[in-house]
Amino acid sequence: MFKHSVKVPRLYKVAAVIAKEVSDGKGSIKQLVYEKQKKHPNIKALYALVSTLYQRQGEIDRLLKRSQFLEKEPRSDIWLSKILIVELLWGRKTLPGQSKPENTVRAYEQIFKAHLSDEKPTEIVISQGTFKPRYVRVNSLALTQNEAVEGFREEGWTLSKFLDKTNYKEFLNKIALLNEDEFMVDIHIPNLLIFPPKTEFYRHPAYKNGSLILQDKASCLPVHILAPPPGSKVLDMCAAPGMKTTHLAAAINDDGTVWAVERDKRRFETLDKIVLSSGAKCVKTVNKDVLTCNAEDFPGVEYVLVDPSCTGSGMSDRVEANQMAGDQNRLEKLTGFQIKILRSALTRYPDVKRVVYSTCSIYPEENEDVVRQVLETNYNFKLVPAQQYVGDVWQNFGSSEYGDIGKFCLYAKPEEDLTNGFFVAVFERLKEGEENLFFNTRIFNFKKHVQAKERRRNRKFDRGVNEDGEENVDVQEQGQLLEKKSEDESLVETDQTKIAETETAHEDAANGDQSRKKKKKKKFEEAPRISEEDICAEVEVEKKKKKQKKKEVETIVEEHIEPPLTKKRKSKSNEVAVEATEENTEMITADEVKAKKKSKHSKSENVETDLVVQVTPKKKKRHKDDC
Ligand SMILES: C[S@@+](CC[C@H](N)C(=O)[O-])C[C@H]1O[C@@H](n2cnc3c(N)ncnc32)[C@H](O)[C@@H]1O
Repeated sequence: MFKHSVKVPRLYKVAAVIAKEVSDGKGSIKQLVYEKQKKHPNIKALYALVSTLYQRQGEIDRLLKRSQFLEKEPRSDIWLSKILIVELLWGRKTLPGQSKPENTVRAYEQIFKAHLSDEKPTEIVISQGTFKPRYVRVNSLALTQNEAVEGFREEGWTLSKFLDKTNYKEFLNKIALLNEDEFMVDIHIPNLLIFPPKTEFYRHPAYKNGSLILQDKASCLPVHILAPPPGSKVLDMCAAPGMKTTHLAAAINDDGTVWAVERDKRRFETLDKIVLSSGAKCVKTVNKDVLTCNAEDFPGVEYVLVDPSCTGSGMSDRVEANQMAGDQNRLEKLTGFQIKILRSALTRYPDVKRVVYSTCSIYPEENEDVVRQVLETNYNFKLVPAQQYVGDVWQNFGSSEYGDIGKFCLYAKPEEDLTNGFFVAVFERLKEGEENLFFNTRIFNFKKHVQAKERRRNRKFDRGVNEDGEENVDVQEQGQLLEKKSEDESLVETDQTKIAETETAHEDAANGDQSRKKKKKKKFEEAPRISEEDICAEVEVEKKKKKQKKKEVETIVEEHIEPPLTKKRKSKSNEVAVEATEENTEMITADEVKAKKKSKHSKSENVETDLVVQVTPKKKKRHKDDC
């Protein structure tokens, strides 16, 4: 008679498969848990096992090493063993069955516990962005922070105090070590509370009545940094689902006006619901494409938040981010749209004092590079260091590849800030006598490149060029010419000629050879243009393959910098803009989700907000949510 071996409980087997797939980069824990629910319906238990495994990864690896488990048990399945260790040490604290893997792990229980007691508590490894606390913003229009803290204490929560605002590292450590019943107050964002990961609030009455808003810390940075005072007139250009709109209303204490513009009909409905539940009276929701709006639509607007559609790479797990990175085409379309919308914020509203540009993306193409391109053609705004709004302890900024632009911009990073990935840049209107240091900087930055190119060109054309009788183009004149241009964003669409001419002029100034200027102008007209492509290829040369860069530049040139568009070009440009914004996905509310979940689980999740928990991609375009 054969003796049938005792089977490992399916829960552990499925959890081990998910853990391995996460490690192989096949998806996020959440996504894979939902995918595997047919194999095991207890989603909560699966999620708890796998996420604890990743939270405790450092400890588990050390336990395995110190106990020499892998050497002594070479036939054991590593992922299953890890899941069983999680259950034994941090889960149910017991293993229910008598299967071989369970018995093997159980045999090490005392050894593991002995090694565990040697671990310093601060050694908890915050692994690869998987540890994310639950952030809860107190809607200050409904409740004060103190009232919320007291309320939670009465419910049995313990406030874990952290007072040293200068020690960000220690603060993060403390968050990582929060006990199940502890919560903290954030040191950067007022009215933001921090709970252990996965703390559920969906049934909490204060969440249901809009007094508590489930909003990641990084997503609170843009409004905190825009900082409109009470009484302000504020424009939220890309508003749905409305996390930042309600934050803006709270920032101005419901005193003033917040215009919240959302182009997509379905998302607009969600926006309306969220604004309503927040109790804000100062918000005017507008269902329009903000690119069709101007100063008459928002009279006297002083502060603008530009939080456009983006890849959402900051919200994604590794895999989705990688997939998105491969989707170069979409990235290009999005950056074109982002440049357009930021540029309209900086050019259409004459009373605007401060503009914040934010994305939930970690790609410089959507961040520093958008800022760079917009700054280079704007002479009314300057970029200001975002750090001043979060204090010296902030540690993540833009890429040094962008020089001071990088330094001035701010990132939130999942592994380091325990938040979603986010980018913020702040612009302020120039005061008299001030200048935008980055205006036309590429002309200076790429002067060497241009000179080299020009030398090559001279070699080619010098023989046929008449030295005399051509018009002089002066640097200053070029500056004046640009300044006289309309402030409208259309400036840049007709601007390439000016930029190229200015480059030529800079060349001339540097050479001090006035007599050659006319000749150069002629050469400029006759010779192949110093194109946007030439310029950008120099910036990006370290970053991208030449081929990809060429594509990107062409898109940007088509959409923004080309000389007045021909009819054909115009229609193409419009198509691009439409496509870029059509990648929105439907959003449905928590109740709707519950109903849907009963029938079928969607793989997509709303990555930006927990309040609106799920998105369903539109039928034709299957892209990630616009967060
Ligand atoms: C990143 S989401 C905004 C998130 C929002 N700020 C929040 O905090 O809840 C971008 C939103 O901009 C909207 N959008 C895209 N293009 C737009 C346009 N041209 N005009 C107005 N809204 C637009 C998208 O439909 C999407 O809802």
